[in-house]
Amino acid sequence: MADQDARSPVGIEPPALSVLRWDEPPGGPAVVLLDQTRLPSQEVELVCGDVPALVGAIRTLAVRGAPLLGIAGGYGVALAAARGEDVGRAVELLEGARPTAVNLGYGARRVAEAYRSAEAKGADRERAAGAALAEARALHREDAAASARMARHGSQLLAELLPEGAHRLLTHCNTGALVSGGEGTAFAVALRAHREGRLRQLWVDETRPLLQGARLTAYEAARNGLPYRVLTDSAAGSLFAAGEVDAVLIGADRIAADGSVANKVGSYPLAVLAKYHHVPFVVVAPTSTVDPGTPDGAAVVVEQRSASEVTEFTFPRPVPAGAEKDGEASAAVGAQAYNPAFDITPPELVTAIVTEEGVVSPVTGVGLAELCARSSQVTIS
Ligand SMILES: CSC[C@@H](O)[C@@H](O)C(=O)COP(=O)(O)O
Repeated sequence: MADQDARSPVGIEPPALSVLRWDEPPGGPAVVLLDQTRLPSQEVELVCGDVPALVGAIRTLAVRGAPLLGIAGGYGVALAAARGEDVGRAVELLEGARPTAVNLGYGARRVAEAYRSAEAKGADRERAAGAALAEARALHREDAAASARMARHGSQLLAELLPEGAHRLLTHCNTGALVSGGEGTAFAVALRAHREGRLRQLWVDETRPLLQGARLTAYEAARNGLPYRVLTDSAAGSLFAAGEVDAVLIGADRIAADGSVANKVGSYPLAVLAKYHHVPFVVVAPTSTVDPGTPDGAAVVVEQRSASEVTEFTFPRPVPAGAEKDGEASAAVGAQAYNPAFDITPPELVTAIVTEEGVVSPVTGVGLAELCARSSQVTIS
């Protein structure tokens, strides 16, 4: 099968995406987001001046992906603090916006903790709000650093698992700069392989129903000049059967204590295919995505999203629950839908989990608990 030509040569890097930033315009502080519901056709910023606006952006997936949700949650609490609002209430609202990505609550709680600890040391509201913002900024920087370390560990792992030739990697959903303070998780590993001249093809699952793969990963792959092709999710089986996939690389929204991985719906079928075809299935996620408080996959709360995402073409914008529908029908009128946002891959189907602290796998002999003990980022429940 012929590879698509890279659109820009290795070595020429595009300007970094401004995915999420803190701003202090005259009207008051705000969290400014690149609106991911508008990509790839429009690069439009969305200004969230208060917590409800940010919660709305999280629900509609204007901002999304586990690590970025953690950063958004952190800045959201800093925003509440700067506005003199109840920080505990902000944590509740933010954490409740999407239940599966553990990073969201982690970021929000961590910044609230910084606010409370400053207050406990005698800081007035303004100073405590400053401490909250500093913590949110620290979280943002740490995520960028974690991203670079995951890319390094991940590319080493690929070189060990796939010693021969350039890799053909398959990925699902979007795990690049659009979900991170840095270059992302799984996508960052593929990007590094590309920069090292070891990426032959990135297969991009379109990722029904909201097309995070086709809209967002393809956008990032094109910006970075990766050789890539988009496929419908249901085409993955025939691609494995044709021997065209050397490894699967995905991210995670929550990793349970037993190593079960919650990620974008469609990940589990890929893991089954990978097992059947003897292809490594590699998960790339920061330790802040590991939740020791969730014992196993059955305990993960999987977000169920609006039926209209399945029964209507709402592209490019998902319709928020309860809002007026504006899409063209894609299913018979009145059709019910099953629309879980995530699925669970059991640990026996996972070849390795790459974190910023190292690689968990039977090969390295390193366990999840051991890596988490090295990290300061594991979720405080
Ligand atoms: C590093 S991102 C890992 C996951 O958050 C990603 O794969 C994913 O499932 C995102 O889902 P989304 O519903 O778009 O927020």
